[in-house]
Amino acid sequence: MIMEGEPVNVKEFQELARQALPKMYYDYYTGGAEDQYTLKENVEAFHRITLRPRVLVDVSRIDLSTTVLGYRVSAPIMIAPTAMHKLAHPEGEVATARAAAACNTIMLLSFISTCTVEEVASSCNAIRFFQLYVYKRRDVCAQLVQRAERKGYKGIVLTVDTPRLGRREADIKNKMVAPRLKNFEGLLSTEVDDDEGSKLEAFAKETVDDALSWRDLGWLRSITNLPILIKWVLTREDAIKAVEVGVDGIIVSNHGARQLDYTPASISVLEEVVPAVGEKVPVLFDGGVRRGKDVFKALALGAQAVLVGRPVVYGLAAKGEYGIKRVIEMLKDELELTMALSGCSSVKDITRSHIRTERERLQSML
Ligand SMILES: Cc1cc2nc3c(=O)[nH]c(=O)nc-3n(C[C@H](O)[C@H](O)[C@H](O)COP(=O)(O)O)c2cc1C
Ligand SMILES: CCCCC(=O)C(=O)O
Repeated sequence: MIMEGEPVNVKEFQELARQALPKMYYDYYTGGAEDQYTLKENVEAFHRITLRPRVLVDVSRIDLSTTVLGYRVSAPIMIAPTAMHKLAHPEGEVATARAAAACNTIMLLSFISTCTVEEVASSCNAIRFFQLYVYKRRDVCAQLVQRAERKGYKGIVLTVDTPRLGRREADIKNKMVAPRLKNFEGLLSTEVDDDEGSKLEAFAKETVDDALSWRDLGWLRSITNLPILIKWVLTREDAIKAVEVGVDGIIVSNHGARQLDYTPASISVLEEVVPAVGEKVPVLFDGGVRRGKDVFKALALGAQAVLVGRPVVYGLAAKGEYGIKRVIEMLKDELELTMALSGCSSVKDITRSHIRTERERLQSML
């Protein structure tokens, strides 16, 4: 039963989060880079993909479960790495991990988390991957990766889209605060004395290694035995390189449109990247997922699972761990219904021929 005032879909959590959060934090979570063209496109491109359902298929039992890098999840919906959850809720990433465990899915913990790697690990038995930014201080990164490995994280997600932080104009106006990051205590100062604009941008400039290159994948391999996924692959050229250097998975992502504005909508990139990767490594996807139907569309385009960014943060801000659980459950319920009405009783039944993209629309006009 839906209580009065309870959201009925994931999108409604955004307004609840706006009411719950100080403007500076809400603007940080919600914003994109510059004109926010890509931010709008990430969501709108899903609206241009329509469905090609099949009928008279037995859908009395629907199985949403799948595996990601060998780990069983209840649905192909995972939690994207997003920074600083304590700005959204006092329990921070611990609440997020507990929600992931309750929903039987995988949480990707941000490198820029406000709870430590260890606090998150000991809070519950969620399957966790650790997201990494490579800092100039490689020794600090190596320590963090090794701490994560020791604490049972199952994979390293290397985010490669941030040699500099994207220009987020609301954060500049708000003079967005620099994070207090417990993970780095005793290792690295997170103080910045830039009073001009976004302190987060200044912090990134000070810390992130903008000389990082493909060669450094070898360094990462040398410090961990965990599988390595690369996050932000937007072209077939980079997809091929990533496979060549031996990554274990690819995440098609434009960082929720917060880095380079005017990259195409993330969902439209799958049609380019998936054929280039073939079956060599799994392709995951994020950007603009707000409905179970979006998950269905990403799977039809060859993604193995999707990650959800902002809706999870909005759920956390609005209602803590329960809010995140509701966000994931709503997406799962919508995916289940979409599958039933499309004639797919398991996720492997969802194929390219279950959707119609711009490509077919244009072909049909020729
Ligand atoms: C507030 C916020 C913080 C983020 N922080 C990180 C981060 O620390 N590391 C990272 O790899 N990606 C980060 N991302 C990008 C997300 O992992 C993901 O790519 C994006 O949010 C997906 O788009 P969506 O928000 O439309 O679901 C962040 C995104 C948001 C919205
Ligand atoms: C250096 C902070 C990066 C956090 C992040 O990835 C984001 O805000 O999108």
